[in-house]
Amino acid sequence: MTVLTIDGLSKTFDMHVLGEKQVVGLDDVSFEVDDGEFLAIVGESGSGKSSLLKCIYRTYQPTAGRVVYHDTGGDVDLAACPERDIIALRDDAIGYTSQFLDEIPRVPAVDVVARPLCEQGVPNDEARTTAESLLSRLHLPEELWDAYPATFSGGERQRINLAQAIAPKPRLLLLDEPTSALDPETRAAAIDLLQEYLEDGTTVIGVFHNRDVIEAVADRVVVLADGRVRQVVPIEEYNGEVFA
Ligand SMILES: Nc1ncnc2c1ncn2[C@@H]1O[C@H](COP(=O)(O)OP(=O)(O)OP(=O)(O)O)[C@@H](O)[C@H]1O
Repeated sequence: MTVLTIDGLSKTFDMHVLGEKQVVGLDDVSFEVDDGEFLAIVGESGSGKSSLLKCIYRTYQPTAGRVVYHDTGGDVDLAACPERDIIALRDDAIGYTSQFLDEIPRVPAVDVVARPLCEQGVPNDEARTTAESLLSRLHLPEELWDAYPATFSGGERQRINLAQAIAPKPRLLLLDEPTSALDPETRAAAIDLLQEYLEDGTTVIGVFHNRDVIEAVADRVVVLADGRVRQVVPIEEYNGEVFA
């Protein structure tokens, strides 16, 4: 079954400060994503990887094209549906994490991770137990669980970010360089965790700058260049360009 159909997706940015100049983020991007697959997005810096994830999550409003999420209850065009539908899907079905943690002042790390579960109605104790288990799996030292992430290092924040995105077990997980600041051991722990989620049926679209991560988990690779799809290939046929 297909989870997502991206069809003719384009995003241009109007740069008012540059005298109405337009910057192309994505240009006529089309591909499909199957249920339970891990799709890696690769490309040079500025090729449109983050813009693609943001258009799917609707942080960016696409300029043209469709992003059809195939829900059990019917198809939803994420590029055009009302904001309330997007918010409901984010609560329930689509997770996103970027390299940067959205600061929530004075909320301990464990509660930042537990929060999406509590919002789904999971009792607080149970949500905290799940959060602690994820933080432990991602090697966050226990003395930091009750500390505020505002003071954390980049790699520590990244672990909170990843744990928070995966805690509710979304059907579709969008990951924008979630392991870039992690040491190799913690990165390996994150890969193990993602592999378990994949086995449970989660679909992942991820941007990774480490070839080893892609080779460990990806089923297919989408190569972007200048906002366009250069190729979509099974991992066995991916020649590692971009990482050479
Ligand atoms: N909010 C924005 N306003 C204006 N231009 C933007 C915006 N976001 C992205 N762009 C432009 O769109 C193009 C694609 O950017 P994007 O961040 O998607 O690339 P990327 O492949 O994720 O790059 P990197 O690997 O460096 O993170 C770039 O030219 C970028 O300058």
